[in-house]
Formats: sequence, C-alpha cells, structure tokens
Amino acid sequence: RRWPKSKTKTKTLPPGPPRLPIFGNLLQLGQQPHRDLASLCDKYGPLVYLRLGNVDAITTNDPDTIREILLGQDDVFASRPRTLAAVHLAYGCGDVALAPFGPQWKRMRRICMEQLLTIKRLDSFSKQREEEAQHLVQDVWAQSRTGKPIDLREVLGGFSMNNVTRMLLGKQYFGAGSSGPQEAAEFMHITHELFRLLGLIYLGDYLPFWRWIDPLGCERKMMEVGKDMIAAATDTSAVTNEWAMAEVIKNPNVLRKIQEEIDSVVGRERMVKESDLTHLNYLRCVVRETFRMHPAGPLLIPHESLRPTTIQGFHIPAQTRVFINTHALGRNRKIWADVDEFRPERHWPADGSRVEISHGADFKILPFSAGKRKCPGAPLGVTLVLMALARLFHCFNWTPPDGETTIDTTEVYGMTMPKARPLLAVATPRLADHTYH
Ligand code: HEM
Repeated sequence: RRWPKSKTKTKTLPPGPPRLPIFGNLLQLGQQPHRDLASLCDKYGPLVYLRLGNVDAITTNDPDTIREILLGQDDVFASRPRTLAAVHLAYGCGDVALAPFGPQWKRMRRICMEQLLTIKRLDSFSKQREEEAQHLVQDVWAQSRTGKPIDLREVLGGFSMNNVTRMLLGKQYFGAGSSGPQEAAEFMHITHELFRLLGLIYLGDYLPFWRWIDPLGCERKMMEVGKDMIAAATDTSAVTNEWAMAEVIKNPNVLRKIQEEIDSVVGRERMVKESDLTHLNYLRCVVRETFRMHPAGPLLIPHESLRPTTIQGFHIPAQTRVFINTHALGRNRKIWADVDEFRPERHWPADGSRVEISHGADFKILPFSAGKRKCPGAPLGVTLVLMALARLFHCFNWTPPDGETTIDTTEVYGMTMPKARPLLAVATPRLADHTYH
C-alpha cells in the first residue's frame, strides 16, 4: 500500500553517524549491537537515525523519546518488521509477538488477553505454581546436600518452563509427571537457539544479496528451529531470575537484607506464599534493579512504523525499524547514577509505598514495554520471578563455587540477553529441616 505524501514541512532525518554506500551503518554494529547503539545515542542522541543496508532505522535510550514512540504515537509504531528470523521462526510471522500490526495480530492478541492470560486464569493456576515452587526448593535442597555447586540456569529454566507450559499447554516438562528429560532438554535448547537467532542483526535482512550467500547457514538454521512463542515466556523469566541471583550472590549485603525482610514478613517456620510477595518491598527493589541492569529484552522486539511521521521535528519514513534500547536506558548516565553498581536501595520509595515492577510512569525502566505491543504476560512474569527469588533466598544461603571470589557477569547478546556462562553457586540450607517438606 502507498501512503499519501507526508504533510511534514521538513524532511530532515534525525542525526546519525556517516554512512557507507550499500552497507550504510551496518558494519558499525558488532557482536554487542545494544552497546554500539548506546554509543551512537551518546554521540548523536537522543534520537538517532541509521541506514542499515536498504532499511531505515531509528534508535533511542531516552525516556521522553521512548514515551513518544510507544505511547504518544502508539498507532504508528505498533507493527513488527518482517525479518527473516520472524518469518521462519514464527510460522511466517503468524505468531503474536512477531506478527505485523493487522487483523491477524489483533485476533491472537485478544486470545492472549481474554483467554490465556487473564487475571482470573492466573489465579486459577496458583495451586500449580505452588507445586512448582515446592519442587524448586526440594530440588535445590537435595542438590545442596552434595555440597557441590548447583547449576542455577538449569534449575530456574525448569521452574519457568514448567509454570508456563502447565498454564499454556497443560504439560509439565521437568520432574514428576514430566515428558522426560530428553524432550525437556531439547525444548530448552530450541528456546535458547531461537532467542539467539531472533536477536541477531542478520545481514540478509538488510542486504538482499546476502541471502543468496548465507555463508554462516543462518537462514537454514532459522528454518530448523521454528517453535512456538512459549519460548518467550520461559526464557525471559528464567534469564531475569538468573541475573538477579548472580547479582545478589555477588553482593552479600543485598542477600542479607533480602533475608532479613523475608524473615520479618514470613518468619522461618513456613515457606513464602504468593500472598506474601506484595509485602516484600526490598525484594521488589531487587527485581527492579535487575531489570534496570539486565532487561530481558535489551532492544525489546523491534517495532516498525506503519506510515511516515514526525518525532521531535524530524522526519521518520514509513517502515522504519525501531530499536528501543532498554539496556542503555537502564545505564543512561543522564538519568541514573553509578550505573554499573547493583544498588536496589535506589528504588526504595520515600513514602514507603509498594514498589511497582511492571510499569513506571517515568519510563526510566521498561521491562515489559508499553503501548499496544507491551508484554501481555507481565503479571505472570513478575510472579514467577518474585516467587523463585523469595523461596531460594529464604531457604538457602548462597556463595560462589569454592575457589571463586566473585560471580562473573559477562553477558551475551541475543533477543533476551543471558549471562555468558551458566550461573553456578553453592547453596546451604538456612531453615530447620522439617520446613522443606
Ligand atoms: C520476566 C518475564 C518477562 C519479560 C521481562 C517480558 C518482556 C517482554 C518484552 C520486552 C516484550 C516486547 C514488547 C515490545 O516489543 O514492545 C514482550 C512481548 C511479549 N511477551 Fe513477554 N515478558 C515476560 C514474560 C512473559 C510471559 C510469562 C508471557 C506469556 C505467558 C509473555 C508473552 C509475551 C507475548 C505474547 C509478547 C508479544 C506481544 C505482542 O507483540 O503483541 N511474556 N515481553
């Protein structure tokens, strides 16, 4: 469809770095595109224009610009680009998260909101979530008795996947009644691969001739890996939990404060319940701080403009790809101090009110996005993250594996951005034995 000529008087594009012929700015994006895009925002921002091969793109790490794109001009930017990964991985863009704006996306989104992820349905699965939380504690308790480090990626991945698949598919992958370790391992592998490929800035998306060559076999791989978006729900919660555990174990002071809070709200004679989670304000600050430093969607899922528009007086053409850099938003030195320090206290509300995790009117943290494409699974995601952390910190003391003095927090880029190496840590039970059973 051709859009009528824009009424904008000026056709000035937002500022951006100089471009090469054919490639444009593509070669300026390396293995860590979120960091490269952040540097460009520092230099040319708050709104930066890039030409990626034959595709127009904009990026920002600025709260006001993000609010304008996701809320002010929600109807213009609610679409998704048809990247090769999206086409191959999500049934030809048929999946809700990757579908372009249109009747098919609206239908699927309505099913999500009105059937799969309603508050009523969320409440009706609380017993299953309680079983999974108990399974998590018992699994770690059994492993802790060997004194060996526990692979928290595996444990947290299983917890997330079981909760999500029980709610969405009525199927449990790990533990009693599961489909067997092999199927679970395969599903986990597919999930990680899916997110790596989805996050890739794949040259074939920007330079049509690259598709002919496909030297790294990326396009072939994408076709093999196609799998449902259950992955989105599982991986985001598990990655967030792993980062939170890593940062807390690295900062023993934070662990002590979390434990003091849970002991005073819950005591030491019973397990944490979902109804306790609203009262654990310091733990909620820990989750917010985790989202600031390690948002599970560092560039969200790319949005795309449906028609030409203007932002801050600059012309934005139709079909411009939008990279909202939430990773750089959380480390934007104009709005946060000591950006590389994990300091949950910074979120403590002066008036003592409940710490909000899923949204904030100031747009300084945006873990679940905003506007039409915002995450419909946020209430479930927040519950899973808080519950796993509350149980694991209440029930156990945590230290780095023997011989290691700290926790490595190197990240690896992907659509969700996990720790480069799985988190290993030693757990020591801190409650009386009978509490665990
Ligand atoms: C900590 C957990 C989670 C985080 C951090 C998270 C984050 C996100 C983000 C950043 C987006 C992209 C929004 C955008 O592009 O503007 C998204 C989309 C989405 N999420 Fe989540 N999510 C989480 C858990 C879940 C869960 C548990 C479910 C479902 C059970 C879910 C289902 C979806 C779906 C279906 C979309 C696509 C929405 C659309 O395009 O219309 N997410 N999520």
